[in-house]
Amino acid sequence: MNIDALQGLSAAKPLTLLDADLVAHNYSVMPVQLDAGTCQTLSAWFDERQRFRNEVRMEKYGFGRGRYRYFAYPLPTAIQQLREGFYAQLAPLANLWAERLGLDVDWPPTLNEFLASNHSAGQTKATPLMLDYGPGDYNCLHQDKYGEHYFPFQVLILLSQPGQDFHGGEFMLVENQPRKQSSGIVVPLQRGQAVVFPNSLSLVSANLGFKRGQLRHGVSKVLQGNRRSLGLIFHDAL
Ligand SMILES: O=C(O)CCC(=O)C(=O)O
Ligand SMILES: [Fe+2]
Repeated sequence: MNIDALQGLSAAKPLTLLDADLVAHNYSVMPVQLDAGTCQTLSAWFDERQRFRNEVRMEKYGFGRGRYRYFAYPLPTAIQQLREGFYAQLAPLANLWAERLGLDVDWPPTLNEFLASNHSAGQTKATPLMLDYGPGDYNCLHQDKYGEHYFPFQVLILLSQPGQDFHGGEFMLVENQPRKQSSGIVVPLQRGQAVVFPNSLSLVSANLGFKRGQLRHGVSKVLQGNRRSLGLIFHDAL
């Protein structure tokens, strides 16, 4: 597998653009994309059970329908590099958002430092995951917090090609603002694209600054074919 291509994926998007996208739309598609071969290689990892610490069948918990598997530590080099690369890029944005919200947090510049604080709070389990959906499968709207410490952004990489490998199965974001009805958006993604989105708190620009909303994400029903994806969550789980 071509590790360089994976490193390239975390190619920077200027912070101001990332911020503008996230404030306006609640997501930002990253500038670089994994090639088809790399997506295929990564997709096939789902079937290598020894790479993962456990499997969740979504229907069992009312999370939807389909399966996902959490990678075990130590993470494969490519996943570790992606997680570190995206974290380093997103930490300054997390600090900017915290400042706007008047939150007393200081996100460290490296994933290692952030995970050290997770681990001392008992959050030690790896959270990067792969998801697998067949016909009729879907992922209910949710937030991935996994403990008291959670990083405000996460990343999703689509590994299958919409319209070719599968139909339906759209990645969705739904925002709730106080005293408003919920609003939703479907994120148009191609195979190999990475999208950044807020883990739980969204920011809405308002007259005198910013208001906050609650954001959830999920996947609409897969109508045909098979859809696989890779989720990069930065905090570890209890
Ligand atoms: O499969 C997807 O597109 C959604 C995955 C997801 O919920 C996540 O990565 O946290
Ligand atoms: Fe999720």
